[in-house]
Amino acid sequence: MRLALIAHDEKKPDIIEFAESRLDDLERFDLMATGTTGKRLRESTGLDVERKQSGPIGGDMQIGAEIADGNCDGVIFLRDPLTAQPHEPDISALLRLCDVHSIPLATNLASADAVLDELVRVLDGGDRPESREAPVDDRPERRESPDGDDASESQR
Ligand SMILES: O=C(CO)COP(=O)(O)O
Repeated sequence: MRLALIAHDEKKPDIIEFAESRLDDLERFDLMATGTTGKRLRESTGLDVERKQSGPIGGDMQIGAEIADGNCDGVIFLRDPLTAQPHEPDISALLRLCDVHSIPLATNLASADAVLDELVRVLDGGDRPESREAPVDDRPERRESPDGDDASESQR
């Protein structure tokens, strides 16, 4: 099972404290993190964490791509709700993809334990909730215009 850990700068002490308090559980996961979060986690806890780019230069997008590819089972993203982030669109996109793919997501310390508890339950052989089925894109491949022409063709 693959778990992403991300924290904004003001929340990095929190994610390290969380990781230290749940070290035994986290060691059972294939972990990935945005660049600086991953570096800090490795230094402070010794956890083996795959590091993506730093969030503001594409790390959130890289984790979003893992979600889209079906390679991420949970996200713990300790956001700083009081500081404007230059890469807010990337953050929104990542959170959106969690919703599109029904990925368990914790955005604060209070829910991080609950998400990790749930993932550990599944890791121990518990059933995945039905909501975790992969989304199906059942939109028609080509849009038809009212007179029968293919709309995407006529726009070219
Ligand atoms: O900005 C982030 C998430 O949006 C986190 O990035 P870093 O882990 O590189 O600080």
